[in-house]
Amino acid sequence: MSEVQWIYAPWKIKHKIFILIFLPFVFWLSWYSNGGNSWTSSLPFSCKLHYDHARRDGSYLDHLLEIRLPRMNYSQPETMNLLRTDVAVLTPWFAPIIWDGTFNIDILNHQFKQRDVRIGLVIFAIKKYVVFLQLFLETAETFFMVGYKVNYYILTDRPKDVPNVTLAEGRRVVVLKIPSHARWQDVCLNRMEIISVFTKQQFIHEVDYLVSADIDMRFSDHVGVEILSDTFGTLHPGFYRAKRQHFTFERRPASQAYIAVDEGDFYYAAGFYGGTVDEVYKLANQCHNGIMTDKANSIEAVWHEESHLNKYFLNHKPTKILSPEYLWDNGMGVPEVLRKRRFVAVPKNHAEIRN
Ligand SMILES: CC(=O)N[C@H]1[C@@H](OP(=O)(O)OP(=O)(O)OC[C@H]2O[C@@H](n3ccc(=O)[nH]c3=O)[C@H](O)[C@@H]2O)O[C@H](CO)[C@H](O)[C@@H]1O
Ligand SMILES: [Mn+2]
Repeated sequence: MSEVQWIYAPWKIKHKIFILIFLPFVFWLSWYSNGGNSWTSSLPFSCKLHYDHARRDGSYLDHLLEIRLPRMNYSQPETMNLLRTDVAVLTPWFAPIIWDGTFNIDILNHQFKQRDVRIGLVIFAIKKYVVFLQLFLETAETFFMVGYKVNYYILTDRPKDVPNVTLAEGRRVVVLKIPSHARWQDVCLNRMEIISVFTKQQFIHEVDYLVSADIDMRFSDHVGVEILSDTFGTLHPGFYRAKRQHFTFERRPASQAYIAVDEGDFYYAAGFYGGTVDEVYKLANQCHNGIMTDKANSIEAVWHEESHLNKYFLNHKPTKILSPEYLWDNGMGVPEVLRKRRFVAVPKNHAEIRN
C-alpha cells in the first residue's frame, strides 16, 4: 500500500467539506480586514480602486508616492517672526484666517497634489443670472484651482443659455436643470435644499471638496487649495471690522437662524463657503431644515440662507476662515490690509436682474 497522504485533494469528500468551511472563512477575514466596505475589496482587481482612494485620502500610500516627488526648496518657516502684523491670522478655536502672506502655495500644492483632490464648484444661474456665467467661468479657468480637477456644477432653469467656455484638461461643466422660483429670495433660500440633495445623490461620488459661490462674481487673483479644509467660511466684506452687535444676524428668537446680540464670532458671507463633501452635506441639510421650520412658522430670516449659514457656523465653527480677499466688493474701496482681491462682485442692477 502506498503511504502517500493527500494534503489537498478537493475531489475527496473530506476536502470538499474543508473547502466549504475554510474558503468562506478566508473571504470573510479578507473582507473584514479591508474595513468591511465591500466584499469585492478582497479581490485583486480592486487594488487599483483602493490605490486611487488612498491617494485622495492622503493615507497609507503617502510614503510610496513621496519617493517619486521632487525635493522642495523654500525658506525656513519662522518661529519668532509674525507673517502678518496688521491682521489676525488665527481664531480662538485655532482655525487659520487666510490672508495674503500667510501661506506658501508651493508647499500646499505639494501636499494637495499627492492626494489628487477633485473640487466641485457649485453655482446657481436662475433666470436672468445666466448672463454672469461667461465671465465667471472664464475667470475661474484663469484663477480658480489651476492645475486641479474641477467640476463646475451649474444649477440652472435655462440649460440652453450655458455658454461654451474652453476648459483646461481635467475640468468640466456639469449642467443640472432645476426649477426656478418667482421670488429671488426663494432662489437664494432654495440653494441649501438643492445642494444637500445633489451632494447626496451625485457630488459625493465625483469630488472630494465642494465650494459654493455666488454667480454675480468674477475671479481676479489666485484662489487655490489654501482655502480647502473640513469647512470654511468667508468674512463678509461689509462686516470684517464690525462689532458683533452690528452684524446683520437674524435677531428674532422665533427664527431658527436667531443669534443673540452678545453671541457670534464673525459675519460670514453666503457668497463663498465650502468644505469636504460630507461636511457641506451636513451644513446644507441643517440650514435647509432651519429654513423649512421657519417656513412652517411663517417667518423668513432677514438675510435668507445667509442667516442660517451664520447660525450653523456659530455652532459648528469653520476649520478655516477666508479673509475678505476671497469675497470683495469694489464699491467698498480698497483698504490697506487687502493686498489682493481674489473674488470680486460684478456690479448689477438689482431691480432689473431679479425681475
Ligand atoms: C456676496 C454674498 O454674500 N451674497 C449673498 C447676498 O447677496 P446678493 O445680493 O449678492 O445676492 P444675489 O442676488 O447674488 O443672489 C445670490 C445668488 O443666488 C442666485 N440667484 C439669485 C436670484 C436669481 O434670480 N437667480 C439666481 O441665480 C445667484 O447664484 C446669485 O449669485 O445675500 C443673498 C441672500 O439674501 C445670498 O445670501 C448671497 O449669497
Ligand atoms: Mn451675489
